[in-house]
Amino acid sequence: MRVEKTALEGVLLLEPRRFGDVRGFFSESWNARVMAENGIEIAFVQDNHSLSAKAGTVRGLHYQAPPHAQAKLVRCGRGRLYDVAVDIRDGSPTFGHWVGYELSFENGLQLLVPEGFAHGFVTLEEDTEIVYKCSDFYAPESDRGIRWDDPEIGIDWPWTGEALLSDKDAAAPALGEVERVFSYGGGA
Ligand SMILES: Cc1cn([C@H]2C[C@H](O)[C@@H](COP(=O)(O)OP(=O)(O)O[C@H]3O[C@@H](C)C(=O)[C@@H](O)[C@H]3O)O2)c(=O)[nH]c1=O
Repeated sequence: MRVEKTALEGVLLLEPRRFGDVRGFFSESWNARVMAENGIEIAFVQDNHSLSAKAGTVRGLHYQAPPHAQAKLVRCGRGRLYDVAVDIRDGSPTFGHWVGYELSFENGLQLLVPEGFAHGFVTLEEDTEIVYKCSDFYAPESDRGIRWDDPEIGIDWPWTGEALLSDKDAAAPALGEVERVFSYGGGA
């Protein structure tokens, strides 16, 4: 497993090794012992899987407020997507900054999004599947959203066509309008 730091402290890009043979490949997508050797100890409790039928489908930006904050380990099961994490920790030197990476079935890359970050993605191909592990259970009362195209954040989405969003995401507030529920250094 190759572990690469990103411009946002705590957000990591992971590249699991793929063992190819005549049948295809084998890969460990999560290994708690290997990750602990890399200083990452997260007790994941829920795995999620969603399919987006159309390219240009946007889901996000989402997070759960404490006490149900979630770290997420995200990968693409089929197709191609652009995955984004935004630092929303009050007092963070990188508050409002974002990083984005293309995750695809082909490249096998994974993004680790810690607590204190909003997460979202746009699909770049039809029938794209995302698969991710979460460190806390779904808690609808703690579910929060931020506008995917908030100009204050200024994410450079690699999608110029029309975006397909849920009604909830289309009505999401800007970063400047949401309560700051995470604080930098103070934990979640
Ligand atoms: C997220 C979630 C949703 N649901 C239900 C609620 C709702 O009826 C239906 C669809 O929910 P949503 O519209 O919130 O699904 P979606 O927009 O795919 O939400 C996801 O987006 C990405 C970007 C994330 O980071 C995830 O944490 C999650 O927020 O699924 C669960 O039962 N468990 C869950 O963990």
